[in-house]
Amino acid sequence: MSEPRDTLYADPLGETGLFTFDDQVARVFPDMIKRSVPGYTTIIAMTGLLAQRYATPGSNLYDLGCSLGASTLAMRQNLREPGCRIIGVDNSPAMLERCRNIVDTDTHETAVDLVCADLENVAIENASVVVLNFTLQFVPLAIRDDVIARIYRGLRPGGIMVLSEKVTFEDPHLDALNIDLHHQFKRANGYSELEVAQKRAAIEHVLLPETLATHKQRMASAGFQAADVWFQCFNFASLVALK
Ligand SMILES: C[S@@+](CC[C@H](N)C(=O)[O-])C[C@H]1O[C@@H](n2cnc3c(N)ncnc32)[C@H](O)[C@@H]1O
Ligand SMILES: O=C(O)C(=O)C[C@]1(C(=O)O)C=C[C@@H](O)C=C1
Repeated sequence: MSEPRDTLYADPLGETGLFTFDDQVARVFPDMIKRSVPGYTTIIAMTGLLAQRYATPGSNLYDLGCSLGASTLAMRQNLREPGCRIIGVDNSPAMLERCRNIVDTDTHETAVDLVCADLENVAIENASVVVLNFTLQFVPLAIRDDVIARIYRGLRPGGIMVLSEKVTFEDPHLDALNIDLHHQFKRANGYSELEVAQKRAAIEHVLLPETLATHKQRMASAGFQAADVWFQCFNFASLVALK
């Protein structure tokens, strides 16, 4: 069965309103994210390979902001170590309810716990892998340092954090270029000018991107030994940080 198409911003909306992860968004999310985030499918698949490499027996793997469980399932389908547990966390009841149904249809054996909560309230412990794929960008700026520091403390030595984000660029020309290329990518995927513009207005004060330098600095301050970009396409990047 094909995925429902995202047409949420196709018609003129008097007031755009703020973007939220409600039932309407959850319903079309697989189509929305694939047509909106360059490299999304690759990032999810490679999250599975990173998890396979860094998971240790008896450890926890966290998928913070799990939405419909794409990263949870990529990890689960690639894990080889015994006694692991994947903990998917999302504060959107609409996402988590759908996520449960999707995970239930997967038969791989690693245990999966799905928790409907703010990630800032979930204890991170005994972790080998912590994934935030396009989630930190929605967390208030004031608490991001604390979130990353708590993840660091909850990781076993040798564990990793994978962080995928929309990013900004220090140079104004390169920033404008990458924003424009992203919009061109969306139009090439069938979104109209109006859809791109209305979505942009809806996420403007909700999705707060930072520079790669800010992310790396935060990871270093939290204690991570090393962190760098392993994937980037335009203004979307994924980093891996090593404890
Ligand atoms: C862009 S989606 C993530 C996509 C997902 N990781 C994937 O790769 O398919 C962002 C998700 O983060 C969730 N989220 C945002 N802020 C959160 C928070 N403070 N705590 C938990 N979940 C949060 C949203 O509900 C949403 O489902
Ligand atoms: O920047 C955009 O246009 C986006 O749609 C990006 C983005 C994201 O990065 O999470 C924003 C909201 C939706 O979750 C899907 C994609």
